[in-house]
Amino acid sequence: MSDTLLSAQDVSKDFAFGRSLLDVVKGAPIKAVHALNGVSLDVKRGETLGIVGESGCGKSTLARCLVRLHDCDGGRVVYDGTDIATLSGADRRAFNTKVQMIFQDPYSSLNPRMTVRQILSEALRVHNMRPKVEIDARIAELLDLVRLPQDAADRLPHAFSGGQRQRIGIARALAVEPEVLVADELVSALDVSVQAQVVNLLLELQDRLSLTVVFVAHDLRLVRHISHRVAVMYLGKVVEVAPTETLFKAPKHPYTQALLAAAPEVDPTRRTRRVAAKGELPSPINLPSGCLFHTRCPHAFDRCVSDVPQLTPRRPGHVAACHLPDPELP
Ligand SMILES: Nc1ncnc2c1ncn2[C@@H]1O[C@H](COP(=O)(O)OP(=O)(O)OP(=O)(O)O)[C@@H](O)[C@H]1O
Repeated sequence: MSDTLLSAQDVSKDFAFGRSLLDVVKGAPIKAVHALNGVSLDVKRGETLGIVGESGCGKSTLARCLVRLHDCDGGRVVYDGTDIATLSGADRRAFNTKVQMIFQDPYSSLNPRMTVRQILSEALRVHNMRPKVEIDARIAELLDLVRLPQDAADRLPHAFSGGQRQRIGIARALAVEPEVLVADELVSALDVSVQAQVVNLLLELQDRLSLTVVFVAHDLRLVRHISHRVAVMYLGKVVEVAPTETLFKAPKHPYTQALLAAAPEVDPTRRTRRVAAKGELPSPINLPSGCLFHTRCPHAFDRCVSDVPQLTPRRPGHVAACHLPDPELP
């Protein structure tokens, strides 16, 4: 059995945007936001993989490609050895149960007119998870799993706080017995005091149910707390992947170093000369040549402008896409 359960292989995704009538008449080329530009990433069985990066770097788009809410324009997503774009019928439905997404907004992701029992039993019925007579018992089990009281079953979503709604969302995802949870900004809409409770619940469930978790977030402290490994994205590309503590203590890519420097509370080396990235994030419509980070990199040299760096090993389990042999600052 392969160590890798889910992988993105050179995945690209563009979003075309509207052309005016004049553009059409003039035959102007279709413009597109290049949201993902050749993302390669392995998610290992049973791990929690954190994905971080500045706003707009493609984290959510990648998450959606991993669960096939978006189809990729290039490359492929492979689940348990199969290209998910080739799945149809029963295989596609099986994939939809095995890889579940939990959304950011606990307020809009639950139908306000359905009780928790209806929400959970719908998930169980749609995927034929349990015979009718077992549904109530399974709902009781799911509420226990996410630490909600049993009387929650007959209440509507508005009766719950944000954190409790996110627990209902987790229970709904677990109803279909997934192997992988893709959590996109799971707690960023919640109060800070509640965030830790929901993240700790996810940690506990991951361990108890041997789940594989992809945890997309901009909060580096949370990602450090929950992840076994972390992938860093910049302008629709993965630029570095490493075991969590290695990444936070000895980042190799200048972008990762800049990202940590900009969040001093998580940068243990903040007294060193690491500097936050200078300048504006380039437009994802007109991407820079070569290394996408060269326009902001303090170490860029000629090759960075012309050649695209590939992810190369730095230490065991640690890869970075940078032309410098060891880009760590002195
Ligand atoms: N449906 C869409 N149509 C057009 N552009 C989109 C769409 N979804 C995402 N984009 C664009 O793709 C790029 C990547 O967006 P994405 O939401 O994946 O980034 P992100 O890293 O998750 O950002 P954030 O942290 O702000 O959620 C952005 O430039 C965004 O504007």
